[in-house]
Amino acid sequence: MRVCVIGTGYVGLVTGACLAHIGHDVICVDNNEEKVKLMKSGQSPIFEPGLSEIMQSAIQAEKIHFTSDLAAGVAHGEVLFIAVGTPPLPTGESDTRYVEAVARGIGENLNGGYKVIVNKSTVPIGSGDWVRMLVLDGVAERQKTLVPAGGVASNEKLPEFAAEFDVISNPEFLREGSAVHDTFNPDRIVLGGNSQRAVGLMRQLYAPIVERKYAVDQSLPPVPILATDLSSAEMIKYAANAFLATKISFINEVANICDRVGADVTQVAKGIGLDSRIGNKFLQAGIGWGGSCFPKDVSALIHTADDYGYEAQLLKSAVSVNERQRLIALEKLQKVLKILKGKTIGLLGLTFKPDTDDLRDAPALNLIEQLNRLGAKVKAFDPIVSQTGLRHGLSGVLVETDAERLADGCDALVLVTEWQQFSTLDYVKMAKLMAHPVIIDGRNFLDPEAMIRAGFQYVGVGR
Ligand SMILES: NC(=O)C1=CN([C@@H]2O[C@H](COP(=O)(O)OP(=O)(O)OC[C@H]3O[C@@H](n4cnc5c(N)ncnc54)[C@H](O)[C@@H]3O)[C@@H](O)[C@H]2O)C=CC1
Ligand SMILES: O=C(O)[C@H]1O[C@H](OP(=O)(O)OP(=O)(O)OC[C@H]2O[C@@H](n3ccc(=O)[nH]c3=O)[C@H](O)[C@@H]2O)[C@H](O)[C@@H](O)[C@@H]1O
Repeated sequence: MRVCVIGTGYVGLVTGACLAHIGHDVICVDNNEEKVKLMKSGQSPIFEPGLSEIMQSAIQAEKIHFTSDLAAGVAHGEVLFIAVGTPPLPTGESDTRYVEAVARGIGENLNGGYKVIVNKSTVPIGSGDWVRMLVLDGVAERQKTLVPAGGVASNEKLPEFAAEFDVISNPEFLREGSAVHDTFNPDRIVLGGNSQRAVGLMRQLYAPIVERKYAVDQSLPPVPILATDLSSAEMIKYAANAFLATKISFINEVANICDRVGADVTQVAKGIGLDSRIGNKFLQAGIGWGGSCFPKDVSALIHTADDYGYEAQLLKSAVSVNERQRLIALEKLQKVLKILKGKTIGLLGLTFKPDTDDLRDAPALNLIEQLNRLGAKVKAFDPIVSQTGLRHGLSGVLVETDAERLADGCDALVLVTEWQQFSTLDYVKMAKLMAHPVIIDGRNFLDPEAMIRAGFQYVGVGR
């Protein structure tokens, strides 16, 4: 099928490349010319495991093209994905101005032939109908430009162009760091909307994925497709993220109690996770959740509830537990080192999770700010950011090129991100290079006994 994906970030580019990989003809549109240039040359502007490979093979097979020309993308696609960002406003609401611009732009460029407009961006509940209205506004704007100078005589007809389309909500559940894998191995596909025709086309689009043709385990039953109304699909996205974020806040609260009573939260998580009603995933206690979605989506849902006169108390608590948790490493450093002024603290990892280059709302950023405020010097090593540091505009932190340089002269290390390579560092050597061999394991990632044997004073979260 002919597909146009508008917005080539973590969601748009992965969606476009994966759809091209399974045989669709894809045009990816982005208004960032530099990104488009980079992608045309076969390079991914983001770090996501497996993405460059499928991008390059799709480029070679001429299944994917990149452009900044929205009109060309709209003309090409039978299915038009909106995958632009919806970042948080200071009030907690989503900033939907990019979706708005794209929806109007689609309307202004509709060129005849039926189109399915797919909201893949995470958008406030009710946005499906709003997008429809904006597309129609765009169509009306375009109609105005078709009126010849001097107006149209009453017996003359305006030039016609079709604007036959439906809007579908197709929320995205991929995780950064495993986005390509998640796209080919989804737990479910949600399609919200009341047009059978549009839902039918979306089923056709996703058929190879539904049939597990690109799955790690091809013997699994087909991926369930849940067809709902628009608002329910939009709510499913927010509810899923809010539930997962709350689950992490829950285990972090338990970890804080474990710290006080001398229990081990990793054992507790195992013990409760074996109950199939609870499940063992998303029970890793640590320094809190971050990233571009959990914080913004939970805030947006609280805001929506507020708009409708309902106080989302549980969600508010999940957020406040998380805000406190994101400073737990600081508390632990103060407990061990007492005064932080004049001390050097080394951060192992900066990104909000491993296998991504994304620093949006990363717990490391709070930590850097607070350590700077308390007069500590902050250094960091991150496998990706150390290579691309300048691009991220980090301030208040000296980014080192390897873990041993990082350890040199530090009064303590904090493991912020559980990059796999941090499990095999030469901790004996690192301990010797440090002024005080203290490690705060913010992700309970390391083996406490091995760290003690390496010469460290080890402090975990709730263990
Ligand atoms: N990052 C993630 O893991 C997930 C994100 N989402 C949602 O998907 C949406 C996109 O998120 P990301 O991919 O992270 O965003 P992103 O910020 O990485 O990418 C957005 C892209 O849209 C482009 N853009 C903005 N305005 C445009 C316009 N008028 N025309 C063409 N391109 C335009 C930007 O240049 C950028 O490349 C958000 O609503 C987010 O909440 C949903 C699931 C997972
Ligand atoms: O809407 C989105 O953007 C996406 O948000 C999350 O994906 P992502 O933010 O990429 O990464 P996660 O693996 O969910 O981790 C989010 C945060 O929670 C933290 N986390 C995760 C799991 C856990 O057990 N403990 C924990 O502290 C991570 O360190 C990270 O800071 C969801 O998992 C995706 O389903 C969703 O599509």
